[in-house]
Amino acid sequence: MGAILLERDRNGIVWFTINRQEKRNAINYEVMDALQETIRMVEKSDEVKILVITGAGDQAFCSGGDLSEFHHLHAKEEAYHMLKKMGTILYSLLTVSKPTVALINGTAVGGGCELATACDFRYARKGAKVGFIQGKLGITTGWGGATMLFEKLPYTRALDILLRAEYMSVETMYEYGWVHSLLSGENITEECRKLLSPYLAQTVSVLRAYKRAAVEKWKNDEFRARFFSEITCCSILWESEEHEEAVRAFLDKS
Ligand SMILES: CC[C@@H](C(=O)O)C(=O)SCCNC(=O)CCNC(=O)[C@H](O)C(C)(C)COP(=O)(O)OP(=O)(O)OC[C@H]1O[C@@H](n2cnc3c(N)ncnc32)[C@H](O)[C@@H]1OP(=O)(O)O
Repeated sequence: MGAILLERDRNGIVWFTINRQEKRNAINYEVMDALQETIRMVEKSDEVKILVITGAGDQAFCSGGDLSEFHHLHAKEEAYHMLKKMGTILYSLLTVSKPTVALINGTAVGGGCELATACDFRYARKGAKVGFIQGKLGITTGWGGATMLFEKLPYTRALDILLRAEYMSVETMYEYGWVHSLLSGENITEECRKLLSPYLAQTVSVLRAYKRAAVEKWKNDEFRARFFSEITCCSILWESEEHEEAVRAFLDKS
């Protein structure tokens, strides 16, 4: 079974599922490449209307970067290469000209929260936990997540979430405005389909036009500079002793 599952349904939804349950759907280079390819396809297609990103199983949406695979990146230059690769993919997800949804089927941690933040809508299974916990690993968001969070949430809400670096319930994140719909959990795919059905009634041209109007403000040098400077900051912290120790502690425990 591959690292991702891709399904395109008759209604025009593309379902991108990270399929690495044994690693709580952590993102490695294989997932990155597949996501990049899928976003390109969604952008070009005159049939695809909406992209939904989710995780396999019901434990995790995504546990962020694959710490076992990226732990060997020590120098900031090595870390920057990986962080910029995924940051570039999340920038194209943020600005793709079709609506996107993070279907949060379970825990979202670290880069998993950044992936969800890049999407237009976040629908979450009740009871799931979300953690922008990068601070506890001695780093900051490395894939542009803070820059996107500050664009999408009120300033103090976004700052609070990042500075706490704690797990928060999706119910609290709903109150904060980060989660848009709480799902009961029996069949979240079906619940997601129902929520999307009014959007699917529109033509691809209408969806494209509204989405382009929404993301135009992020297609400029000033925004891109902020986005990629966040990635540089994270790469510098990546080589700190605090980060080394935090990752080693997690991997030794597992
Ligand atoms: C790199 C970019 C950076 C960013 O920009 O934010 C990041 O994303 S840093 C990564 C941040 N992520 C984490 O720190 C999450 C680490 N994982 C966890 O805290 C927990 O696994 C969990 C997600 C809360 C789930 O807990 P639980 O259900 O109890 O599962 P286990 O902890 O026992 O994990 C099962 C299995 O999966 C492996 N695993 C989990 N997450 C990762 C990961 N991010 N990378 C690699 N591997 C991961 C874990 O090691 C276990 O493996 P085995 O022991 O071999 O079963």
